[in-house]
Amino acid sequence: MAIILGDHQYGKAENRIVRIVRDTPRHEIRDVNVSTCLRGRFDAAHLTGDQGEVLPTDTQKQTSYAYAKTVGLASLERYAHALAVHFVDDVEPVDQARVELEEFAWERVSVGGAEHDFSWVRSGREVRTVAVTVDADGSAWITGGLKDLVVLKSSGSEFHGFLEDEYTVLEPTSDRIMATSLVAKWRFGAVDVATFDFDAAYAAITTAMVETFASFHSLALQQTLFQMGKTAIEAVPELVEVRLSAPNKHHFAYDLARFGIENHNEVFHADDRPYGLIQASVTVEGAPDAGPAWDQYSGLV
Ligand SMILES: O=c1[nH]c(=O)c2[nH]c(=O)[nH]c2[nH]1
Repeated sequence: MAIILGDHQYGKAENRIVRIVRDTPRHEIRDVNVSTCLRGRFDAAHLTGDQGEVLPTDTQKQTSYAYAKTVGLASLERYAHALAVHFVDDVEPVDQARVELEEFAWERVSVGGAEHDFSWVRSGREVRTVAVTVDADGSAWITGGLKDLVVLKSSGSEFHGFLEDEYTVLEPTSDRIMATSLVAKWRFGAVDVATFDFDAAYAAITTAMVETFASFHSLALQQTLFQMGKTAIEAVPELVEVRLSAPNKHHFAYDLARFGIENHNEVFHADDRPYGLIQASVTVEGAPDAGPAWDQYSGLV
């Protein structure tokens, strides 16, 4: 029986980088968690322990910090792309590089109604994600996303008419709370990395998804997810695919009848587990092949 080496990749996960732009009295902040990953001819490191082809993960970390100054983080995607291109172009055994990052948002502190120049408060909203994969021939796959986007609507959601068998006890409902902590990932088709406004795309996608969650009258979380993916692609036509993962955060009307108190969908028990986990991909028909776009590294993105 021959035992052989399978797929392998390595890099430095979770470089916590904070970049301040302080060219004017009004500073800018970008707070990210960067993971770099190299794929290529690293068989010897695994098979014989020969490190001759291995660029240390520490070097990858140093490069991530250096690029935060030289390339900057004004555009997360351009930073990730530049770093990935460097690894495939300048490090001989690398066939493919992937840079993943999470961004933690800060909001400017307001003092007496005026925005402060260099103080922020951590924003409690979603975490933005980016993953850029680059091949030795220069091909690039760019994905964006978000996670921990917690949304809830107290009406406008139904669930009934479902398949029933001898184990079904769920009561149909025409008015329930719908809540989730959304994870979304999206893939761009052909965009010019140097000029495309990824921040504007992020804002448009997020707005489209949140507005659809709120205004679309839902017959199931599945239906809402499809609509959210569809409106995101309509808002940003450069997208070719949106992947959504949504835990159905169940809220059960609490039984107050035991105390002679009526409860017309006013008091709920927010159950944390188990939860339905609904996942769907929404794509543009004839979209280009995803290639390595979804091949994960850190598991954070
Ligand atoms: O929106 C829902 N989809 C389901 O598939 C499901 N299953 C369930 O028990 N409740 C719900 N809600």
